[in-house]
Amino acid sequence: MPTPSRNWPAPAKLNLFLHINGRRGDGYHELQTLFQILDYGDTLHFSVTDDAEVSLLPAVEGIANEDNLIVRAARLLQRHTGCTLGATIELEKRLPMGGGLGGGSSDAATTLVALNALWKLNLDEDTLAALGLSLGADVPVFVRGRAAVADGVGEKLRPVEIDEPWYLVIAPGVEVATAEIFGHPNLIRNTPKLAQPELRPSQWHNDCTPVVLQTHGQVANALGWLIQYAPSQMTGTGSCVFGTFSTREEALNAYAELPNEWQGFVARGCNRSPLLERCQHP
Ligand SMILES: C[C@@](CO)(OP(=O)(O)O)[C@H](O)COP(=O)(O)OP(=O)(O)OC[C@H]1O[C@@H](n2ccc(N)nc2=O)[C@H](O)[C@@H]1O
Ligand SMILES: Nc1ncnc2c1ncn2[C@@H]1O[C@H](COP(=O)(O)OP(=O)(O)O)[C@@H](O)[C@H]1O
Repeated sequence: MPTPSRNWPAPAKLNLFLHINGRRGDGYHELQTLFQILDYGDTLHFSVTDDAEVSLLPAVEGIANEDNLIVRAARLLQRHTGCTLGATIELEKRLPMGGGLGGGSSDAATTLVALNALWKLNLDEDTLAALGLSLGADVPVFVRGRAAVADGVGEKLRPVEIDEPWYLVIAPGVEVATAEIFGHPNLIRNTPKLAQPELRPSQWHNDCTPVVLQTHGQVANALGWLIQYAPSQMTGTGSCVFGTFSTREEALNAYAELPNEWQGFVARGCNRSPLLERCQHP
């Protein structure tokens, strides 16, 4: 029996801003966003098998294992390399789905990085990021594991060093479909591109917020509550919102007041992700 390789982190991300700069001919949107990864997320455990099977337990409610980004990432690696090994993967899911925290994308990235090591495939970071991009726009930033400004449709990444504050993240208990927000007629689509936006926090905003607040009252309520405690924004296309605090204690004090109807957590923003730290200091 192989020894299982345990505790591979699949952290959440926040979009500290999300600016939409235009719409391309194919309907996708040109955007500029600042990703910061958190020290909080899902955890994966892997056991290598020699029969090429990929199994996942427990299954995520509402997602067939064949559609789960974890299983799809493992199969993509097998196809790309011809690897005949398999894996039994255990998932501890903590991140809400459809919340703009990128949990599914992060699970996929961790699977690519972990199995590349455990199957001894020796693919480099650029190759893993390119494989990740074919699974979803947010996978590459998790593969690379660094705070980054993204351009294009989110695929051009430039690593940055920024403040590492504490956040109180609230999940308002609704899923927001990314495609619904990008397809909305009222979406702001003409924010100018900024040079070095990471240096201009006063200009950070999320162009998706007005449409999500109009269409999802629970997100409006959560943001209205949080803004009493700290400067607050929505991440991605929602539904989660986050308040920014200088200290963990201030974030925890606000968390202690969180109304029962919402889930939340306190986490720190990282310039280097827990996955990157695990790979470099196993
Ligand atoms: C905009 C972000 C910011 O992090 O939103 P969140 O999903 O995190 O909330 C992501 O890049 C999203 O990435 P991801 O969730 O992988 O999006 P995809 O599955 O590629 O796209 C879902 C749908 O959103 C629209 N879409 C997505 C990205 C983009 N740049 N322009 C778009 O118009 C398209 O209609 C697409 O069919
Ligand atoms: N392992 C996974 N974890 C979460 N969602 C997954 C996973 N595999 C596939 N999905 C699908 O991806 C969608 C987006 O999930 P997620 O990345 O958590 O949210 P978001 O893109 O809003 O940040 C889910 O609604 C789900 O259908």
